Amino acid sequence: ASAAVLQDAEKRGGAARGGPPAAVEKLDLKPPKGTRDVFPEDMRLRNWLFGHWRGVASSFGFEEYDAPVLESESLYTRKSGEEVTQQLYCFEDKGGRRVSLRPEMTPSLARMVMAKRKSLTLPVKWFSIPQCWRYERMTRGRRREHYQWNMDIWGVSGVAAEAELLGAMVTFFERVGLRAEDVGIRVNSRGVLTEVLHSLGVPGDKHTATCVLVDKLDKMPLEAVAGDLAELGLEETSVKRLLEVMELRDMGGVEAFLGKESPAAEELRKLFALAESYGISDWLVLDCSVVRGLAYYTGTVFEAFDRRGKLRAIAGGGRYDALLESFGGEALPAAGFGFGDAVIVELLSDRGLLPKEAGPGATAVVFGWDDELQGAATEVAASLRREGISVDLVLQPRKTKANFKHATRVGATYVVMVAPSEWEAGKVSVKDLRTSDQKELPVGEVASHILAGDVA
Ligand SMILES: CC(=O)Nc1cnc2ccccc2c1
Repeated sequence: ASAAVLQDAEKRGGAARGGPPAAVEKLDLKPPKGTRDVFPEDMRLRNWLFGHWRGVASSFGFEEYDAPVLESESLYTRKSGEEVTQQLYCFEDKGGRRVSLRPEMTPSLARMVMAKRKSLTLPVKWFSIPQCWRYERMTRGRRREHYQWNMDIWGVSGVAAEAELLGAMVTFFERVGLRAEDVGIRVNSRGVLTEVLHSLGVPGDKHTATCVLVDKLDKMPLEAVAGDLAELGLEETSVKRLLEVMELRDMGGVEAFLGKESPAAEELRKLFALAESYGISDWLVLDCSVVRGLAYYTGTVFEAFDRRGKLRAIAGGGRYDALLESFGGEALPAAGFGFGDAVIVELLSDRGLLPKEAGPGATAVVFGWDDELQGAATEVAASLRREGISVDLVLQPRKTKANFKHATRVGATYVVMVAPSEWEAGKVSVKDLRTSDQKELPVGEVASHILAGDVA
């Protein structure tokens, strides 16, 4: 906008000097590909969403943190074929360093935990709402950035951490008016897959890659993945066995398949028992086809979905106990989830649950009758603002009707008018738009009048 203003001034300036307006190339007004401007009405929706995310995080005792959007590329070069690391928004900076806009927050969090490891009191329960980036060929016109609510617990090896995270996620859904009929959370453990792969003789170092491939099965046909699975040493029979275990939808099936003493079955039993204590069982669905696409998950995994099956995953998370070791640090158990700002807004919109009215604007609109009274109007506005009253001060004279229209449009409660004769007597006129009451008051009494008017 500033460039447009300059351009305009240049033109006008040019004309004023009598010369032809300089021919200025018109600025492209669109933001960079895959990004979007957030105008005030969109910002109100974003603040509403983030406000709920923050509210839930603090009601669960999580502390907020942040990290630079720019990180060393080495945080993300995991070579596990994950989509999120194949679409890095990376480049070489002027110092010749390989850097990347972060595609996710967890690696930055791991770096911070490693940096502060000695001084941290565990467990650490931290949250953040970072903007994350990806560089996609714009063939699909999808967004290259989104905001993602991250909630993580470090230093808790039991599934109580996952139960707490699921409890927080459900609390958010309930606060925005969603019910268990609208949204479910599929829960599984990579331990199920690991135990099956183990029984099939697949070496442990192939399990992560197998999970990343298996995660693709719900996005593409088996044929597209079978080749890669075969490359990992999984023959026909093994793949068939994998597909069978992925069909399991209840604990009975899991125990029958893996045996009652299976560690994976044990941790899922514990998680569902704790979920009962949170009162969130109706939201959870055991689904052994869920592995999630991030390589670093090591145990439980979960993803929230809309039960009408129309949208992509709403949120996802799981346990990632080996992440610090993969960065050369000491092991520390961790679990967390990421919750993007796009799918949830689509879902809330589909369900008619987006917030309607704009939040209240300024409490009072203040204006002077004419230019001579601009100083007076400013004094009145400043005195009200000092009392903590939000004031929209009209900055250039316009018709009184227009000022009242503006006040109604921005949802103001009061209009304060500074007119010549009243100002002579040290008074202003105050109109309450809720009742149409209009009264003249000494300037010094306006603030208490407004504050007493139990303004929203
Ligand atoms: C639906 C949507 O906007 N997804 C999205 C958008 N931008 C991203 C950027 C980085 C990583 C994941 C991303 C995912």
